[in-house]
Amino acid sequence: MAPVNYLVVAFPSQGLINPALQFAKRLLHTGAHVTFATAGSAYRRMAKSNPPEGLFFASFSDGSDEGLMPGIDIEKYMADVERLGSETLRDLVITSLNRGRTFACIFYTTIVPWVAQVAHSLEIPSTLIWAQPATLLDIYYYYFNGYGDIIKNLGNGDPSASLQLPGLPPLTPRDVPSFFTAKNQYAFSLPLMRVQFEVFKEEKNPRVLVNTFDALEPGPLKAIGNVTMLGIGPLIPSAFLDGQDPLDKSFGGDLFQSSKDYIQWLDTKPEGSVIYVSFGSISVLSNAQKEEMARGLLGTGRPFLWVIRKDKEEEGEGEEDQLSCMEELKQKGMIVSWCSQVEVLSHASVGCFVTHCGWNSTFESLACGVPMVAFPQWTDQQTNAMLVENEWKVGVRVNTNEGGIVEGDEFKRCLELVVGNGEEGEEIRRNAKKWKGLAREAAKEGGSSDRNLKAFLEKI
Ligand SMILES: O=c1ccn([C@@H]2O[C@H](COP(=O)(O)OP(=O)(O)O[C@H]3O[C@H](CO)[C@@H](O)[C@H](O)[C@H]3O)[C@@H](O)[C@H]2O)c(=O)[nH]1
Repeated sequence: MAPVNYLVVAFPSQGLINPALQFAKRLLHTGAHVTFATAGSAYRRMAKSNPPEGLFFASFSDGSDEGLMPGIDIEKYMADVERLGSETLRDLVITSLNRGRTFACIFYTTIVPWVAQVAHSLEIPSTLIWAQPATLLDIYYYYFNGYGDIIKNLGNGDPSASLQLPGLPPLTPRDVPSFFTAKNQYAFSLPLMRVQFEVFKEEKNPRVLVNTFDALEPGPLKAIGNVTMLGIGPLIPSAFLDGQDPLDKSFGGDLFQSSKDYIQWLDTKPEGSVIYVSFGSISVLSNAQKEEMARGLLGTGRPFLWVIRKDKEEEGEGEEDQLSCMEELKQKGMIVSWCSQVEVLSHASVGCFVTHCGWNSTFESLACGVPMVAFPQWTDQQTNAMLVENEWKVGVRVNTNEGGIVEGDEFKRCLELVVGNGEEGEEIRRNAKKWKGLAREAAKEGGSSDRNLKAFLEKI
C-alpha cells in the first residue's frame, strides 16, 4: 500500500522549525511520508542534515534573503510571508496533487494561520501544532472571548493585581504575554491570533496538537470548550527522551553554525557544576545587561557555558560582544556562538539553565531535568517563567531594576539559589527530576502523548 502523505509547514524561525521537524519525524514512525516546508530564507540556511527516509524538504516564498533577523522591519516581513507564502504554498500543494501526491492533512505551526486558509480552499484537512504551552492558547482565547480589556488592563496596571482566568493559574501583571501590554512594539501577533480563532470557527471539530503533555497542564488543556487540545510533547529528539531512536540526536534544521569542542569541555567538569546560559534564536541583550550577567556569573565562581549568537556570518570573533571582562570570562567559562542545546542539557555536568524561557528551551530543560533561572524577554516568555517558578517549581525568576536591567547581584542570588545547598534549591532540583520522569513517561510508547497522537491520526 502506498504511504500516507502529510505536509508540515513551519514559520521560518528556529523556535518553530525545531518542534515542527520533530513532529514530522513522529509522523514518519507511522509509516507515512512527510514533506516539510518552510520559507525560502530559512530553507536556504537550514542544515537539512541526513533527513530520515520518507522526509522531504520544500520551501515557499517570503521574499527575503535574510529572513527573521534582528533589525529587520518585522511588520513588513510578516505581511510578506503571508502574501507570498499563501500564493507559493498553494502552488506547491497543487503541483504535488498534479503529480499524484495528495496530502491527508496539512499541519502548520503558530503564527501562520493563513496555511489553514490555503488548506481549506483546496479542501484538505489542516491542524495547528501549537508550539507554546496550552496556557498561552487559553490566554489568547480568553482575550478574544470576553476578557480582552481585563487582560490588557492587568498587563498595564497595578503590579500587585492578580487575575484568575478559568482553568489557569493566577496571573500577575508581569506574567502577561508581552503582546497584551502597553510596552509591546509589535502589531502583528494579535491580528494573526484573531484569524487563527476564526479558522477554528470554520472547522466542525477543531483539534489542536500542543507541544505539552497531559500531566504538565491538565487544567489548561481542557480550559477552552470548543477547541480540543491534545498534548503530544515534548517534541525533542528521541535519543534524549525515550531512547526509541538512539540515532535521533538533533532536530536536523539548525539555522546557525554550531561551535565546536564544548562537549569535550563539559566532559572535564564535575557533575551538576556547569551553568548553561542561552537566550534562544531571536532575543538580543544589551551590552549593559551582558556586563551585569558576566558579573553575576563570575561572582558564583562556577564554570559556565554561554551562548552569544553571531546573527550575521560576517560578525567577527565576538566583535559586538566585547565585554569588559571577556578575558576572565574565557578563562572561567566557555563562550560559544551556537551549540546543540539538547545535547548540552543532557550532559551530566550541567546543573542549571539560565534561559529566556522560549517554550522549546523551557520544555527541553524540563525534559532533561535541569533546573532553571528564568530570565524572560518578550512574547510568551513571561508566562512561561511564571509556570516554571510557580506551577512546576523547577526554577526561580530574576527581578529587574527600574531601568529594566537584571543586576549582577540579583542574577548571582538566583544562580546560587538554584545550584546552592539551601532547602529551596534542593526542592527545585527534586522537582526537576520529577518532571523529567513524567516527560519521559508521556513520550514513551503507550504514554499519554503517544496515545493522543495515535488517536488523533486515526480520526483524520
Ligand atoms: O545554541 C543554541 C540555542 C538554541 N538552540 C535551540 O533553538 C531553539 C530555540 O527555541 P526557543 O527556546 O523556543 O526560543 P526562540 O528561538 O526565542 O523561540 C521563539 O519561538 C518560541 C515558540 O513559539 C517561543 O516560545 C519563544 O518565546 C520565541 O522567542 C531550541 O529548540 C533550542 O534547543 C540550539 O540548538 N542551540
